[in-house]
Amino acid sequence: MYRRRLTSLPLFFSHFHQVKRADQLKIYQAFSTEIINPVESESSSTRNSPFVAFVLGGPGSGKGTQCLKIAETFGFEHIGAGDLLRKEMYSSTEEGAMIQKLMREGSIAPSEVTVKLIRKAIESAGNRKFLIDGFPRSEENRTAYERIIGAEPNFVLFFDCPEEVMVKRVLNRNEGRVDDNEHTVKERLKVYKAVTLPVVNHYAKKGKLYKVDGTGTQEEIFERVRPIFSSLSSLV
Ligand SMILES: Nc1ncnc2c1ncn2[C@@H]1O[C@H](COP(=O)(O)OP(=O)(O)O)[C@@H](O)[C@H]1O
Ligand SMILES: O=c1ccn([C@@H]2O[C@H](COP(=O)(O)OP(=O)(O)O)[C@@H](O)[C@H]2O)c(=O)[nH]1
Ligand SMILES: [Mg+2]
Repeated sequence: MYRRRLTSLPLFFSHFHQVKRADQLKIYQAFSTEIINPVESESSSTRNSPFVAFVLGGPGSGKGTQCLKIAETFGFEHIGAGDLLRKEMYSSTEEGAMIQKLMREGSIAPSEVTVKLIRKAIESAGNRKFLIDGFPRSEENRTAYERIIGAEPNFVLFFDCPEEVMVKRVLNRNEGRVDDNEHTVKERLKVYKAVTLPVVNHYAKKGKLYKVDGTGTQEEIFERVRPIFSSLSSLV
């Protein structure tokens, strides 16, 4: 099935030439990290293929913070979907103005815009291991990614965090973001629950989800994340 998909991959993935069963990956349960239906038979890529982990969780769940640590420790390229959109927002294009408006509202950018930016970031990176942080935020985002990129992620890391903890972190973030205010965070939480959680559930059903407790200190959380990536490092 995977081989069939490979034939229709866009150019930048055309150097995929080997596939390896994911059950050859040594994935194991790590401390309090919950692996929902561990991957058993999905194909995975090997040495020359991009290795992609989506990183999901509500606003303030610690995605960006943990991605920096994972990138530094395990040599992944960190692609923040929100960061790409913010960069675009500050360009004086029509698209920039549209992004600013929807970020303020806490809504989700059109999939084509986000996937195009992600694709560009993947293509221009001198790396083949990627963390895609904060994407996909909707089922429509997910299917657009799979259609345009022509592949599914290898796995999905999900930070599970109570709402009140997330809100507190967002309101203390202090990065001058247009969406870090009480009104927008409330909207973002609604969107997260109604539109993003179905994506998380989709990957849980597929056995691709690693659920990590997102409470505690940054270091405590990273110690829950570390074994997931340690177990992969000899294979990707
Ligand atoms: N474990 C933690 N405990 C307390 N504050 C945290 C923790 N992890 C991250 N933060 C802070 O909370 C805010 C949100 O974290 P961030 O990584 O940006 O989350 P996300 O990308 O999921 O929105 C940031 O100001 C960050 O420094
Ligand atoms: O794939 C994405 C990622 C982000 N956003 C927009 O960018 C905002 C901020 O996203 P980011 O991931 O930076 O926020 P975080 O969850 O890290 O607080 C979101 O609320 C959306 O408005 C989007 O539309 N699509
Ligand atoms: Mg973030």
